[in-house]
Amino acid sequence: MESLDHQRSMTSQLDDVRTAIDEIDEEIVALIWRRERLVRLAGSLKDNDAEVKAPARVEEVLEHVRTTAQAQDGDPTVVEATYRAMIDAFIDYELKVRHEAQTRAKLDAFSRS
Ligand SMILES: C=C(O[C@@H]1C=C(C(=O)O)C=C[C@H]1O)C(=O)O
Repeated sequence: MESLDHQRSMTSQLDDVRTAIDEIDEEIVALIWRRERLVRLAGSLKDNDAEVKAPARVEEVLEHVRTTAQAQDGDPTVVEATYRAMIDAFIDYELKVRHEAQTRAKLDAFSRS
């Protein structure tokens, strides 16, 4: 059976690892927020929902992050799955922002008529 000291040491190491994960998450969230502002900007330069989805660009981004992960000797599996989920969420967000802006513009035009 494991000694009490050993268990305590494992618990405190796990706490340290989790603290380091929390710190990295703060950096990731800041980067996602920077990315989100750029995605909104890209969305404002598009004319319709099909352009917002831009599947060819999605494949290009995925290829870029896969290659980047491999160049850092990482397994691209997690990076690719994370990016797929993140881009899906960004597209939904871009569409929502766009539809809200369209609704606002229609309401403004109506209230001026
Ligand atoms: C930001 C864009 O729009 C969407 C979001 C993308 C992304 O999050 O990287 C990529 C393509 C589009 O689905 C873009 O076209 O560049």
